[in-house]
Amino acid sequence: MREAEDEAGSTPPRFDGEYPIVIEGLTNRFGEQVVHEGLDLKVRRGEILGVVGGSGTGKSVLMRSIIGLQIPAEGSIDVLGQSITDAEEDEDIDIRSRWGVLFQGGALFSTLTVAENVEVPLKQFYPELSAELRQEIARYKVRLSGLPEEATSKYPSELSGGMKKRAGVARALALDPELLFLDEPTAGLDPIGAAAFDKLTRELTDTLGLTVFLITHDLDTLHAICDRVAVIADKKVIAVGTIPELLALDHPWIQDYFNGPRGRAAATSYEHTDRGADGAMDKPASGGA
Ligand SMILES: Nc1ncnc2c1ncn2[C@@H]1O[C@H](COP(=O)(O)OP(=O)(O)OP(=O)(O)O)[C@@H](O)[C@H]1O
Repeated sequence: MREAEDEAGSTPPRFDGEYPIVIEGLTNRFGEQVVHEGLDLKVRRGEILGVVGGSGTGKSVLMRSIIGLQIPAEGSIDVLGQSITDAEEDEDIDIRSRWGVLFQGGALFSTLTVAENVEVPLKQFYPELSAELRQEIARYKVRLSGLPEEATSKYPSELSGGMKKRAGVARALALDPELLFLDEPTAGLDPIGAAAFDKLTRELTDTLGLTVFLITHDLDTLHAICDRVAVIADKKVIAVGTIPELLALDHPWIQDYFNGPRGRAAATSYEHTDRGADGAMDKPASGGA
């Protein structure tokens, strides 16, 4: 968004450290319920980190903590070298423009067109931008997300599930973020749509130099595009690594998940083809980013 930067003034330099997200000793509670206790996690720059765990283990709460929507009871979270847990309001606003989020279900404004949805963060963070330039940036982001030009003027109700997700991605990319958070992006998509979405995620990550925090239950997604996978269980991240590294551990949940019938089926399809589920994309050569 170089034009936007020229109109809106300077933006902070891109983060060049090894870990854009560092979480230490995180504890989250809701009343008596302890969701996380002493959770640690480091996300590497440039990787797609898959985040898995049983239902209710706190994957979404973890994501909400990282983006400052959930104030933890204890622990520290640094994002792009800045503390989220100690952030002053001004810093908080500044850093929010450096990530994009695709919430479960897309969370598009139903009364706005796709392009207008993409314009929302642009208006919020770059109010001085001319309407013409804002619209041009929005059109570009919509196309970048793999939607046709005609989609810009459509309302969310006129889109298929897969198109809604792409519109959500276009909005998440509006501000040229360094980090992208995806909460179950392929849920509800048919296998072909899910594979196409995976391909989009990998391509955007590599071309735009993103770091991606991806919550998923989708074993195909983990095999096709994730560089590493973090497993949440027992209120902590119990393991982080490539799928072969995780398979070498004998934790019962990890074994059930990756070595159960569905896990083996997903693994076999990638072993045999060495390509993504839509047959169009190579699997990352090495899991460790
Ligand atoms: N705002 C809240 N108030 C009270 N409890 C909450 C709140 N948000 C989450 N929880 C609880 O925290 C726990 C973890 O929720 P979370 O949505 O993070 O799970 P998850 O791992 O993402 O689950 P799923 O895979 O089913 O989406 C759940 O027991 C949930 O009920």
